[in-house]
Amino acid sequence: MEKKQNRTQLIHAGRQKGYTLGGVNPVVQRASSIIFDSLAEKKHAVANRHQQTLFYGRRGTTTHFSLQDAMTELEQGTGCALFPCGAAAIANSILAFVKTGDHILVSGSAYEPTQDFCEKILADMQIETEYFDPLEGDEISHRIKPNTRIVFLESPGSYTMEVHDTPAIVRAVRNRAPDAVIMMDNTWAAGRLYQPLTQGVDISIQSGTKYIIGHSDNMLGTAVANARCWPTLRERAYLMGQTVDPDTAYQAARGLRTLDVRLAQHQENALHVANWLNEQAEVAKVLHPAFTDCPGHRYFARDFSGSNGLFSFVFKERLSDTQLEAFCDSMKYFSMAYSWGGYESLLLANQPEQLNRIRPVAKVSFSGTLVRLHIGLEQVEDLIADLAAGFERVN
Ligand SMILES: Cc1ncc(COP(=O)(O)O)c(CNNC(=O)CNC(=O)c2ccccc2[N+](=O)[O-])c1O
Repeated sequence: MEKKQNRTQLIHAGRQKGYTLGGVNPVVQRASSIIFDSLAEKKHAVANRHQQTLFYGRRGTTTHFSLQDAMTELEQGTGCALFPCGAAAIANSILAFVKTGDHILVSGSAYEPTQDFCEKILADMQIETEYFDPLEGDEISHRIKPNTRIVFLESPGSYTMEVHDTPAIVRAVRNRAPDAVIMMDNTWAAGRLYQPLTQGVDISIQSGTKYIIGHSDNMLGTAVANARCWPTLRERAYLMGQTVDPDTAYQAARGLRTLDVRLAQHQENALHVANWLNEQAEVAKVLHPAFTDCPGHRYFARDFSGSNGLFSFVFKERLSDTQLEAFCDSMKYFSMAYSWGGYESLLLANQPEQLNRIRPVAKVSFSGTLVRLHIGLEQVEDLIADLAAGFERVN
């Protein structure tokens, strides 16, 4: 029986006394050198350096161990590797399992820098990347080759919000390439709204920068692996020198304690705004996984326990540069900025041709301007008024 996710888990995960020393929160242990009082102690540390025994700063301190335990429990895995940002978690998780001559499959709606990493760095290593339609399920089996080593998922997809039929993809891959590593960028769900490892995915990756840190004031990457993949991920991330400072690790563990209540408020506010947008004359479509007409909605309804603040909408028209400036530049509460998952509301606009440039397969079917919103914790009426004023400026 899978462990039930619940709020109590997030309040208590990673807070054993060995990490808190009697306080409520884990201590912040800053260290490079760890002192051994005896040769026997040093020998024990060397033999156990891979399993949360203090050995050397790069292997982590009690602060890291606390966060790793909490993330592993949240995502229901065997172990958690920590990285300086989400892009590092993605790149190093892929590099841990590929070699020259391999073929990898990547979702066609994966985050643009993920695709750039494949096109620029993996290509130079003679590793072939093939993109698949994010809505492919069993059909993905036709893309699997004898040298397919990784299948990289991201659900919902960046900007266009397609939800994968992950169990169908897992079945197809396990059937045709049982040794392939299936990894998912699970940033949108924050490990809380969806646990891909419970559906046969091997590694769940997050930009902890988003909802885990939760306040737009630090960057972090996490990758939680199952028993099959954890030893390789752990040792290769270490060999690649991947480490996180203990203060960031502490901040992330602290973010976990309010993750659930923050996500619940983001969800409530976002659904309110999304339903309002769905009634506006300027809007052609709202791309919110909880909406029945969002691509893959039925998989969202089956596999996810809720939604967050991030979704997109499409204007009926492709806004001109002047109209786009009029809409974006004078918002009172929506800021224009990269990233998301903090307490503030954000917006980023993309023209359909810009999106299609990063969609090698499954080109977008709309011609209007797409705006991705991150709905923050503000009073939702203020956010709606801000957007309504933006529509007025465009008309
Ligand atoms: C799903 C997902 N997965 C990984 C990362 C990277 O995380 P990191 O920012 O912690 O490295 C992210 C980061 N998110 N950033 C954004 O959504 C905004 N920025 C972009 O979309 C973007 C697009 C094109 C080129 C560069 C960027 N950018 O983030 O710099 C992510 O959304």
